[in-house]
Amino acid sequence: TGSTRPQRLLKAVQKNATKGDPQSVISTIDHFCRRCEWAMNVGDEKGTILDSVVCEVSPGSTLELGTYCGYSTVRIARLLAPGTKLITLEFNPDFAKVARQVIEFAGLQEKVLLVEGPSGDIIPKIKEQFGITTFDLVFLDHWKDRYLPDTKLLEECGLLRKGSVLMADNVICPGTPDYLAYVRSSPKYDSKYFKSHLEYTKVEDGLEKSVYLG
Ligand SMILES: O=C(CSCCNC(=O)c1cc(-c2ccc(F)cc2)cc(O)c1O)c1ccc(O)c(O)c1
Ligand SMILES: [Mg+2]
Repeated sequence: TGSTRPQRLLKAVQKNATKGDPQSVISTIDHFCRRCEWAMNVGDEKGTILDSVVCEVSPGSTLELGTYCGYSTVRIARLLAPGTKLITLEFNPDFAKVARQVIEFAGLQEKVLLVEGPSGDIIPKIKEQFGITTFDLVFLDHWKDRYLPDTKLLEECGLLRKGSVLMADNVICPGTPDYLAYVRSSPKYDSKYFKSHLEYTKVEDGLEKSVYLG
């Protein structure tokens, strides 16, 4: 049987990137997605916005929902201070298999804990299983209809604190209307839209940055 797109993306990384060099992994994936095959990574334009927020927050603990091939995992982990960790949740085992290899190729496996399974099942277990009290930064990039229920779950499980920052991808395309309405109307959040484009295209998309006020 033929290869999948994530497998072809991984092959491109193994062939063209430099082992242990996160920036070369990022550049190789962006080149592959522009020139060979589009893939649903956050991409370079939105990725630059995400980088600036990661640097501003300089999180001690980070949660990523939706690993896919590990592109944004590498983008975030490369900016984390020594001794800090990123927990990333992936539902699809084939995506997780590729992502582990991309993260390892970048040399960031010590900073990343990839957990396979549905976010709705894993989130309630995070405190006890991984010794996390709260997350300083959450990047939402998984099923678009899971953004709102998982945000409410994070609140209910006491995984957010005053000042925790949520960064949500694809709030315009494919769109997360219920999530957007919630974070923009709730007194518990201070929300801001960063206009950009759907990765590797001219279609509008953007990131929503929402600070939890407690
Ligand atoms: O990660 C997953 C699998 S779903 C992938 C989500 N991402 C998208 O669907 C996605 C899609 C598009 C896009 C596709 C076609 C278009 F024409 C236009 C846009 C762009 C993106 O940037 C995306 O992120 C997961 C599922 C359940 C869990 O509970 C969990 O923890 C994780
Ligand atoms: Mg996305």
